[in-house]
Amino acid sequence: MPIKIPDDLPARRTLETEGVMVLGEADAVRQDIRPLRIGLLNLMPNKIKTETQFARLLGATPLQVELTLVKITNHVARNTAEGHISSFYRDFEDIKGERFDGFVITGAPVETLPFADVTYWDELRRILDWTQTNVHSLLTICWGAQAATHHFHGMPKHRLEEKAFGVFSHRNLAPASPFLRGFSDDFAIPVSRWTEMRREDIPASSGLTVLMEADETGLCLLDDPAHRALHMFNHVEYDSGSLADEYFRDIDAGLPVKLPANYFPKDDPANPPKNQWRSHAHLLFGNWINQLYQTTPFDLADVGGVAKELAA
Ligand SMILES: CC(=O)SCCNC(=O)CCNC(=O)[C@H](O)C(C)(C)COP(=O)(O)OP(=O)(O)OC[C@H]1O[C@@H](n2cnc3c(N)ncnc32)[C@H](O)[C@@H]1OP(=O)(O)O
Ligand SMILES: N[C@@H](CCO)C(=O)O
Repeated sequence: MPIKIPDDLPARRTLETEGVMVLGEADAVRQDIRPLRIGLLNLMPNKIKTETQFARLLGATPLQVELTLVKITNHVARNTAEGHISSFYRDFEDIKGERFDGFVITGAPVETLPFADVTYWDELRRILDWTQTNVHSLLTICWGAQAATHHFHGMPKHRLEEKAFGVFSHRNLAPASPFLRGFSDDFAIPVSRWTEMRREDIPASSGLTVLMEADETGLCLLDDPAHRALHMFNHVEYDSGSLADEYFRDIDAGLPVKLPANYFPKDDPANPPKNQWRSHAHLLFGNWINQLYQTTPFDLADVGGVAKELAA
């Protein structure tokens, strides 16, 4: 239910309009509980929309969540005003001494590049290693999930012949998993990527379990207990109009993109899309927060087990 975010973060007004309970500093301290600390490393270019999407889902459970917005150290955002970044974001270098119950790493529109060509690849690898000592549970999204499964498990990223794009039916492969509690046998999830990770590349000894998969677009959600992580290759957090925004952006950029499948009514981009995935998104994030709450240490200092010295 309550999410604690800065009073002037744009997400606040949007979420209040939707009925999400948003806490200010003053109200939060009156609740005599330890909030769950969740970090969001936001690599998406549309940062304000992305903050709002994750705050909406993280703020919909009965627990108080304190959200920390994190950026790559010294990355200058091309698509977000500097004033917004300096007001609300902290560099990874500045938070690396802190501990978090949960940490989310978003997607990024860099998935056609080799990992090493992403300017912040070395820092992202350090962040992924840092989550193993300073974060209780990691959730990675789209390119973030590709990066994590590559870094932790050596899985290769494969280029697709055409963009996997649209809203696809996914299967529940692990109804007994606490992360899929309450999920139907199948459900719709938005997909938007030019690349994929493949089931046959999952190393046998990795301990990875496939929780969700789609016939058309393959792997969707992996449980990675060895790294206390969930890896989600698709975009359950997206707004109703996010795929439309990306479609028109890609068309304007001259990219060979097809109409997103199963999205615009009658496949007409003039028709506003219907949201078919909102309830699953809330269920998944609710289950993740529930698991966090059940398993995270009471004392944040104990998060991540035995602390290891961070590389300078
Ligand atoms: C058959 C075919 O060729 S299909 C080709 C498909 N190609 C692609 O998808 C190319 C990859 N992506 C892109 O071209 C573009 O990012 C698009 C089309 C998706 C978006 O275009 P634009 O909005 O003009 O991209 P823009 O230059 O603003 O970059 C988007 C984000 O990626 C980041 N980025 C771009 N290149 C890099 C890089 N090498 N390393 C790290 N970040 C990068 C930018 O910094 C920006 O993020 P920010 O706002 O946080 O700073
Ligand atoms: N789906 C995003 C990439 C990040 O997952 C995009 O098309 O920009």
